[in-house]
This record gives sequence, C-alpha cells and structure tokens, in this order.
Amino acid sequence: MAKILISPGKYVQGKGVLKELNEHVDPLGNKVLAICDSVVLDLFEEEVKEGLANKELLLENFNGECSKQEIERLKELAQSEEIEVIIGIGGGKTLDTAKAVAYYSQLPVGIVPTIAATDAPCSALAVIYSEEGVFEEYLFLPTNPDLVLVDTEIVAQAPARFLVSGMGDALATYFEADACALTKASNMPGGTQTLTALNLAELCYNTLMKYGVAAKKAVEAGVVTEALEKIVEANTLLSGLGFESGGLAAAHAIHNGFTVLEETHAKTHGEKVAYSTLVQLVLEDRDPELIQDVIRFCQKVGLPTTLSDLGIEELDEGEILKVAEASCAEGETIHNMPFKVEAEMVKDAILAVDRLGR
Ligand SMILES: NC(=O)c1ccc[n+]([C@@H]2O[C@H](COP(=O)([O-])OP(=O)(O)OC[C@H]3O[C@@H](n4cnc5c(N)ncnc54)[C@H](O)[C@@H]3O)[C@@H](O)[C@H]2O)c1
Ligand SMILES: [Zn+2]
Repeated sequence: MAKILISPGKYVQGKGVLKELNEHVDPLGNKVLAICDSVVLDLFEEEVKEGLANKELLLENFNGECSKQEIERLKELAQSEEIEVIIGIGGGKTLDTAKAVAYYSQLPVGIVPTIAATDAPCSALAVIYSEEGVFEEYLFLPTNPDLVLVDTEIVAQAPARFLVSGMGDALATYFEADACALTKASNMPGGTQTLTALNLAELCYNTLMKYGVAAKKAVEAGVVTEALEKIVEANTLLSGLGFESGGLAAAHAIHNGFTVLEETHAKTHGEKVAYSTLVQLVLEDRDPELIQDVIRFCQKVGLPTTLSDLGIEELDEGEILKVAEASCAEGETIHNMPFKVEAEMVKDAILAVDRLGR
C-alpha cells in the first residue's frame, strides 16, 4: 500500500488575521457565500464583513445542525446566487456544513474556525446528523479545504472549555498514530502513514504537554499568548493532519462506545476522547510513569480522568461492558491496535483508569 498524506491547501493563523481573509480568498473567487454560526454572527459580524469587504458577500446564518436539509438549502442558495466560493465561519458543525455545501456545489471552500474544540477544520470529512442531532454518516470528501484561517484573537475570547476539549481530542492523536505505525493500518485517504504524519502527531502530543496549561490560562484571561498560539496549532493543524494521515485506533473507538451511555451526552467529543486515550494507554500497558503524566496533564487542564467526571455517577459493570462491546464492533478502529482487543479487556481498562484517576 502506498504512503499517503493529505492536508488543506493553505493554513493561516494569528491574532487579527480575520482582517486579511480577503487576500487569501482572492485566488478562490469573488462571489462569496459565507455560512456563519449565529453566536459568532452576534459577536463578530462587523469583523467578518471587514474581512470580506472586497468581495461580493452573501452572509448567511447557519441553522445549527450539519444536516442533509441544511446542506441542500445552502447548496440551492449558492446555485441561485451564482456563488464562486463558500466560506464557513464557526465551530465544527458550521465548518463541516460549509465543506459539504462546497463539495455538492463543486466550489472551493475556505474554513474559518472560531473555536479550537475539535480537529474538524483541516480534514476532508464532514460528519452528518439528522435535524434532531442524531449521527447519520461520515461524508468523505475528495479534497481538503482550500484554505483554513484561524484568528487567535477570536479563539481567545471563547469559553475555555472549547480549547480544553480540543486538547482532549488532540491528546489521542499521537497514541493512535503510533498504534497504526506498528500495524501499518490504513489511514483516512486509504494509504499507510508517512514519517511526516507520525512526527506531526508526536509534535502535537509534546506541544500539549508543554504549553497546554499556559494556553488554558491565556483563554481564561481572554488574551493571545505564544502558548495559546501553539495549542491552537496543535488542536487544529497538528491533530487534524495527525488523525487523518496518521490513522485512528482504540481511543476514538472507545469514544464511540461511550456515546451509548446517555449520561455522557453532555460531555464534549474531546472530553470523552481524553478519557478514552487513558484507556488505550492502559490497554497498551504503557509505562506507569507516562500514564501518570498524562493523567496529571488532564487534571491540570480540566479533562476527565474518572467515570464521574464523564457524567457516569453510578458504577454499573454491565453498562461499562456495553461501552466496551460497542467500541469493539466490527469495522471499529480499535482493530488497528497491534494486538487483539476484546470487550472484556476494554471494560477492565475503563475501570482501571477510573481508579488511577481518583
Ligand atoms: N470533520 C471532521 O474531521 C470532524 C472532526 C471532529 C469533530 N467533528 C464534528 O464537529 C462537531 C463538533 O464541533 P464543535 O465542538 O466545534 O461544535 P459546534 O460547531 O456545535 O460549536 C460548539 C458551540 O460553540 C459555539 N461557538 C462557536 N464559536 C464561538 C465563539 N467564538 N465564542 C463562543 N461560542 C462559539 C457555537 O455556537 C456552538 O454552540 C461535531 O458535529 C463533530 O462531529 C468533525
Ligand atoms: Zn476526534
């Protein structure tokens, strides 16, 4: 199998860079449909308009869910208005919608994340939900976004929980890529891992451990520091390239397992991924010192290390076994691990992490 790495065409990050959006969109087209999260529109409408002042701009409110209906509505709008380029501005759901609209309209797409809560911005993937918010399918796209532009001044003003969640999602990236390196598992574009992908994933992990706490403090103060810049890059670019071209393994499969428990629904994707990463480390029998380091990191930034932190107050082994069974379902990425993983092992590792985390 060939080694394949994919990435967005251009990545721009910095304080106040929204003002420069125009010049980066220039090569993509002039008639812009900007799909904008409603919370973001309330807070930053002037900045968005200023960033696209040289364009023929149609600014449209995102209805809140990345659903087929919303994608169809926006696609029709793009068609009737003879739009040349789609820009998505907001969180992961707005960005995934913009990617899907651009794909079905055969137009270029620019992505402007306003929080760093997931690694959605850079990927060639959109996660589709029903209008009620129930997961429906992964839409694999033939190309990554043409442009990703992150204004860290905007990210710094968002609630800290978003940045922390992004660190939780990014925490898994290296350990999953490392497992895939051992098994030569296939990555998102259907190749095997390049050296580049594995090293970016490792840089992602080292960056979190070194700058995570300082970055959280910066966001709590609403200010942009170099530590925040590094963590935004880790959550958005390094984790994005790392998961897509490095591959997924146990942590994301266990995350999917946790979603069967209603109690965890109020927790973010990244929060569940962080706990699931600890479970992967226990399954792998990693050095206890490393596991302690990762647990301490999670506790310092405020990521869950106990089942109670995940919303599971009553410990029912049967329920945990259901999580473990779901994480071992056929086709799950847990089967990319370098040893055979069975539900019973996952259940025990989930319970062991809870003890370690207390
Ligand atoms: N495509 C991918 O590769 C990929 C990867 C991971 C996750 N995802 C998807 O991403 C979605 C989750 O993303 P998310 O956590 O960003 O959720 P989201 O898009 O729902 O945003 C979370 C909340 O943040 C608010 N928000 C956005 N910017 C803000 C700001 N600057 N200040 C204050 N509030 C702000 C939004 O209004 C929303 O209420 C899920 O649908 C998930 O499936 C996709
Ligand atoms: Zn993830």
